[in-house]
Amino acid sequence: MSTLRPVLRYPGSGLPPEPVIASILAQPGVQRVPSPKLNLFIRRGFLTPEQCAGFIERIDINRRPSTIADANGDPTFRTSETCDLDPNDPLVAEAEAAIIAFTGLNPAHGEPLQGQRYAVGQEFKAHTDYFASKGEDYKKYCAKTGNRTWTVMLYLNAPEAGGATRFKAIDKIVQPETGKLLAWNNLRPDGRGNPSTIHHGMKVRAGTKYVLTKWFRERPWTW
Ligand SMILES: O=C(O)CCC(=O)C(=O)O
Ligand SMILES: [Fe+2]
Repeated sequence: MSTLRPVLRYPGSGLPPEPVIASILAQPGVQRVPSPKLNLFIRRGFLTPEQCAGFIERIDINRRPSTIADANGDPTFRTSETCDLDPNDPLVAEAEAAIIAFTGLNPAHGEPLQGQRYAVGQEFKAHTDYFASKGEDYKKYCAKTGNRTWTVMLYLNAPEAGGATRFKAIDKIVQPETGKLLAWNNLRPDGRGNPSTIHHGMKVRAGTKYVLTKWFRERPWTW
C-alpha cells in the first residue's frame, strides 16, 4: 500500500511555475513559444558575444566526456563533452546572476553551471531533463534535491551547420545563435515530469557547437 505524500513546494524552486513564468514575461525581448503542452521561452542576445567567447575559451581548455544520469545502454546517446565551470570565476558568477534575475529562481536550487561542447557528428539524442519517477535513477539523483524543475540553456555560438535543438512533441526546432537563451519548465503542476519537454540536441554537421546548461531542483542543491 502506498501513502500519498504531498508535493513540497519551496519558494523560488520553480514548482509551481507561475512566479517564474511571470518573471520571464516581465523581461524585455522574450518570446513565448505558443504551445498548450509546454512552457518554453526564448530570449535572443541574453549574453554578449564577449561573454560567449569567454565561456568558449574555458570550455575548450577544461572538458571531459559528457555523462548521462539515466543510462540506457546506447553509447552514442550523448557524445558531447562537458565542462564544469568554476562558480568563483567572475564570468560564471555574472552569467549565473543574470539567469537568476531573469527567472526569479532561487540560486540555492541551482545545479552548478555547465558548458557543453559538440564537435562534428556529436549530439544528445531525444531525452527529458527530469528524471523518470520510478526506479534506481530517481532515488540516486533526486532523493536529496528532488527533480529538475526548470532548465535554462544558452547557445554560445552558431555552428556552421546542424546543432539545432528539436522539441519534437511540439514540433519546434530552435536554431543556435550566439547569446540566445532558452528556458522551460520540466514538470507538470502536480510535480510529475512533463513528457512534452522531450528534446534532442541534434548532430553538428560543420563547425563546433557550445552551450551552457543550468538546471534547477525542487529542493536546495547539494551533492
Ligand atoms: O545541446 C542541445 O541543444 C541540448 C542540450 C541538452 O538538452 C542538455 O544538455 O540537457
Ligand atoms: Fe536536455
